[in-house]
Amino acid sequence: MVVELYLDLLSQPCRSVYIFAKKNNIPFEFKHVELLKGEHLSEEFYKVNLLRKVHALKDGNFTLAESIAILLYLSRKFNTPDHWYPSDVQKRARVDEYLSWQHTIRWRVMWTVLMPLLVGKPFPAERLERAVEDLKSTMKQFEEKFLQDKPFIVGNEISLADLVAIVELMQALGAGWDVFEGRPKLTEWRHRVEEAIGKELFREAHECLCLTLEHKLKSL
Ligand SMILES: N[C@@H](CCC(=O)N[C@@H](CS)C(=O)NCC(=O)O)C(=O)O
Repeated sequence: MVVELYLDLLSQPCRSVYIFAKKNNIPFEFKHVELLKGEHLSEEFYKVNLLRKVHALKDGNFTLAESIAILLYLSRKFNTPDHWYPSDVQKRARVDEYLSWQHTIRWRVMWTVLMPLLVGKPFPAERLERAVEDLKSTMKQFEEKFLQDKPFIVGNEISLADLVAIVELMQALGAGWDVFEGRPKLTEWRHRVEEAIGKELFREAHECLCLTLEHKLKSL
């Protein structure tokens, strides 16, 4: 029996798990839970994830919520290449450090970029200005604290930290906020991450996000 992954690729945590599973040839059954149709609120999905959020995993009788826990579970169960979650204690601590901080970006992106789309109308100008400033200073922290002058967050190879970061920043880009613009270091990192994941897989994972958000933007 293969692992079941309950996903909607509109969601950034789902894309990280999807890309990770595909890139590492982990066999899985794709269970589509359509957020925009409210399928995550169904009784059927409740049995898999009582929190009623995607992403969720089912492995036999074992169920698991939270994308970071799921990524770590898959990396251990399928013994994926070391660079994703290095065995070196200090490198691993760097990945953990980023994974513990990543919610900061999540909330900034959510407030600046996604909330107006979800509620269907633009933010009041003053609130938007504050949110944009917050997002900018968070991006600065990302570059200065986590990326620095390294090819990837933990050095020379891609890790779970880069994967979790890129899907979040793509959420902003998909909604029309180019967080890479004017940030050459960040742009180069993005290209390296895309290369390491594989351009085709990267495109495939983000296709539905770009199409849906573009459509929503036009209707605002
Ligand atoms: N920390 C959770 C976040 C999960 C989450 O917020 N999922 C969102 C989509 S990105 C969701 O299911 N939202 C539905 C809702 O809140 O009703 C994870 O990383 O898995």
